[in-house]
Amino acid sequence: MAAGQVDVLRRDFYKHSKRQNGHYRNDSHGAEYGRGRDHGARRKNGYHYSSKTRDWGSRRDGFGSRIEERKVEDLSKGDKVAGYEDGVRLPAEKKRKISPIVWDREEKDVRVSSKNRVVLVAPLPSPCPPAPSSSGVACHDVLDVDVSKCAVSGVEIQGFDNLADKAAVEDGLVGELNSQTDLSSSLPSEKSGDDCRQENVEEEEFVGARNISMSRWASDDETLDDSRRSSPESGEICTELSGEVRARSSSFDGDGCSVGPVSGNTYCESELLDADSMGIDDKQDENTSVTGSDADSEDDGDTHHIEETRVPTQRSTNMLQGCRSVYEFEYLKKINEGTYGVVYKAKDRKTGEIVALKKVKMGVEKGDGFPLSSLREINILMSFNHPSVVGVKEVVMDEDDFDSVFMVMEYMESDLKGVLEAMKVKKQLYCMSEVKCLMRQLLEGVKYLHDNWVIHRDLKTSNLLLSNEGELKICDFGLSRQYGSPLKPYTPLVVTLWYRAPELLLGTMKYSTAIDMWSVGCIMAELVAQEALFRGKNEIDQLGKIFQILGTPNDKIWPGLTKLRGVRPNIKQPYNLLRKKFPARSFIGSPVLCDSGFDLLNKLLTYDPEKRITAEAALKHDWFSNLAA
Ligand SMILES: Nc1ncnc2c1ncn2[C@@H]1O[C@H](COP(=O)(O)OP(=O)(O)OP(=O)(O)O)[C@@H](O)[C@H]1O
Repeated sequence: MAAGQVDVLRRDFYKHSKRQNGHYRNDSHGAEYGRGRDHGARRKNGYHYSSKTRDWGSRRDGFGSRIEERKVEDLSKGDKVAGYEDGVRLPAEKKRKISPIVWDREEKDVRVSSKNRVVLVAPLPSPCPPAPSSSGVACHDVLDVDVSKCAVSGVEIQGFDNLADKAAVEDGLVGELNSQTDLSSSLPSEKSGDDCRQENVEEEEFVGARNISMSRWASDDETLDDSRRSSPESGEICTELSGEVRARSSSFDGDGCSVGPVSGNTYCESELLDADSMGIDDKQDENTSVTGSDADSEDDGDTHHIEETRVPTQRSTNMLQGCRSVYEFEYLKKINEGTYGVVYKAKDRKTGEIVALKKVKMGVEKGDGFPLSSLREINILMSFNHPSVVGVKEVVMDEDDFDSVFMVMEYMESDLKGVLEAMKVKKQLYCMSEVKCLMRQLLEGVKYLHDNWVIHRDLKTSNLLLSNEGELKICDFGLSRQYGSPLKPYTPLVVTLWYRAPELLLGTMKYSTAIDMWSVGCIMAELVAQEALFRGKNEIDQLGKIFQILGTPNDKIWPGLTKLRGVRPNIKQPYNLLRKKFPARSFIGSPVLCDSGFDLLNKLLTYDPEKRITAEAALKHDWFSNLAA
């Protein structure tokens, strides 16, 4: 640590958080409020469930609801947050890194069909495939897509003034997509090359729908450390990531997984692309239909009500072979329910460890398949290991019901949204050292993601988990994706509205890590002010709120702005009023920020994504070493 730098230790923060408010779980099933480390002190009268069907139930048993009504013994008494003993951080435990998800390379001409698409793939290559195409798309994996449902036609049109604008954007994609067209012409395909033009903007990375059947991620020393990794989109199929990373292929022998190294220290991009490789991308991208609007949301600008693409049941069944059973866990309580999964608190019957189980939300109909956002989330989280990123240990399932699949995560007592809400009710504010501690952890996590070529794309307070020790961990990687250099067009419909960067609101499709940094700026403002900074009701209102505080941008401060075609509000506000919102001093109780804190906030909330501060630079900002601030 640099001389003079403030040691904003998590333990220090813990003292503060205990003093202030403790943490709060924003679920309706028993707030765990201000418990400090003794968070399990409450003990309810109740009993365990040992009956399989009652315990975790299955869909046919009405999983969840009936169980909620029963009393369960809260075994959290004496729980220790993994990695801590009496407030002292223990050496990080090796994570089990065997994801059940792998793309079987043997099946040829696999046809994957989901509701809205048909995908054809050619035979898949050996673990480390040969040279890539110029576009970075592996020749062997070209797809065919139902153009009627593709995102370019279905989603990207929003925010465009007219069809000519839309066409212009599509034209911009031709270069990317033509390369696929060329490739696909040599492969079995039901569509002409022209059809590829209309493919989803995020599908240029599609490297095939592989049969999922075996463990994929495995590593003895899996830390993806801070060194900058090669871009997964750099056009090289096998990209060396790190000496520490071992990519392995596995062969499933029916009873379990046998794991063997693929290629020493190399990391195959074809594996790295995982769910993206399915070519079936985001929660709301490709072939999905947006069925809600921003205005629908009453809460924190949650916007996505998406019909999601899924891996057909047969495949999800295959990929889950070898998983442990969910009945090896004891149900404790429901924690929360997000759009894409219900999260439960549970106890590993074998080890006694308290964990969080996120149940993957399958389709409405039984057999609808496995959501690809969940595949992506599992693969990313199981390959990452960082104190500021929630750890996923394994995937378990109900062997009686292949539609009941759970991610086993480290358990965190609260999320930042809940804590902030609780503090607001109590009219409490975080003190500045707490804000710094949280911001540092957040930035460390974001830097780690960006160093490893992942954009989270949905950073917001409810996706930041907190432990009672003051640890912060980023969760919910369902929207995240790998990016590369040069940038490729992606959907602009990402990031919950209130945290969404202006370039996304203006419809840019070539964005990068800067979108996460904007979200970090919004979160920093919220930590200081205790309420979200820009609380728009829909996209145009969101932009309006931003313009009102930061001033209406122009080409001078944001070169290239006028090329963005999104609809913008008719607000001419020439001044940046952010300092008024966060003065250095206040007699009327406004949230205050010292000069260096304000400088960092301003750099995070910079309009031009090129000039917006990076996570790495933010971590070096004076604010973190300024004792007085
Ligand atoms: N590991 C965990 N430990 C404790 N609580 C968790 C954990 N993971 C998630 N939660 C709780 O569950 C909530 C929903 O989780 P998550 O965001 O992963 O689900 P989601 O369905 O993807 O949500 P969203 O609607 O934001 O997309 C979180 O806001 C948090 O309160």
